[in-house]
Amino acid sequence: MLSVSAELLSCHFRLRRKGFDLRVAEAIPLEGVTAVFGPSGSGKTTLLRCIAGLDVPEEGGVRLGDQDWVRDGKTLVKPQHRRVGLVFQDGRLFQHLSVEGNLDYADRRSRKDGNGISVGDVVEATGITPLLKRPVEGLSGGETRRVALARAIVSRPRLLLLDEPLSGLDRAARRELLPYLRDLPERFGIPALFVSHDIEEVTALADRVLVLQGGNVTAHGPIGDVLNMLDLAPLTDGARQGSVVEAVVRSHDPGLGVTQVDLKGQALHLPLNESLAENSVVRLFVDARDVSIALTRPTGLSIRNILPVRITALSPEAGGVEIDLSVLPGTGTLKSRITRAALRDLDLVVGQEVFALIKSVSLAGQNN
Ligand SMILES: Nc1ncnc2c1ncn2[C@@H]1O[C@H](COP(=O)(O)OP(=O)(O)OP(=O)(O)O)[C@@H](O)[C@H]1O
Repeated sequence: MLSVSAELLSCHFRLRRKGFDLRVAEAIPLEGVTAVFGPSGSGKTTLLRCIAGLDVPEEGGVRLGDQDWVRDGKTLVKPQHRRVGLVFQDGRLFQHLSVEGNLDYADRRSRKDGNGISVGDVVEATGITPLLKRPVEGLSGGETRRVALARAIVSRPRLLLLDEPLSGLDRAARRELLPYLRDLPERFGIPALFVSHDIEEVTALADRVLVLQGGNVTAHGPIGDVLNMLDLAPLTDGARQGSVVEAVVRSHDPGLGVTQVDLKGQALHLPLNESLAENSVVRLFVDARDVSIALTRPTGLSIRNILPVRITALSPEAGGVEIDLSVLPGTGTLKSRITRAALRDLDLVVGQEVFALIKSVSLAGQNN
């Protein structure tokens, strides 16, 4: 839960390029992780660059707390004095220095800023102790990102800006890096903004989401609210439509190979994952195509996740029908995508109580 006292990053500006117009009027609470999410070309990187000071908007300003960085299109605080830790897709480490040399460089420049961060703690937290003496050249993609992240934290920033931190990595490297991205901002108390066009990544990492489409902010708020309200199809090239739900871990059953979680009073079963602590809250992504509808509670099915739900909306779409469901008796919501033929056969109407059959539930980020 984010506190009301978080410092605000106020972005009220306009930046025009040939064929592109970025207009932002948002105050972003700097606590936890905020995803800047949207399709390619929507302006995500440009927004980050305006915050970092690498691009300067021609109208309006950028302000952190009570400090104006840009006012009326004029830079008042230079990029190097903003204390933002920027991590680009390619890491951008100093190639002529070792891993340790890269960290030393950042440490020396920021030591006067204090804030209790020690290089040793960062090295340990990013798991790069075995890499310290290595030249930067020859590190794997995942290692490079961890070193870049460590260097950014050692620079003792007030804010981390991460541009597509997982892109270009293979599945194994993404899985390995993701927990670091999730845990490090909280561990070192540094809020982070990260750019992504991957819905799974956003679900796994973010507390808040700011959605950009065509240079305009179309949604901004806590992740659950925004992603459940959004039509994800145009943002994910039609690839993903679904819902994000939070559930509480109840128990693990290695014999049956399942972990049971509680979703608003209803039991759900995930593939066994004993690394999830009991009573911890986990975020799940349920793909709408994995949710079918039955009029009565079915028996003799291999699907174990069957929830009583009420239909709250039916929306015909190009490829089928999207159904919004409210989980009974709680307040959770799910989305289902079925064919028009199925809708006709089942004769579904808004308000009807039915059963949702969930084929698979993934822990956010585990499918990357
Ligand atoms: N240096 C530049 N000069 C001119 N136009 C640019 C420049 N950099 C980006 N653009 C344009 O600005 C728009 C926004 O680009 P931006 O990189 O911010 O989008 P994005 O959402 O980060 O995209 P992606 O997900 O593909 O990285 C695009 O139309 C892009 O072509």
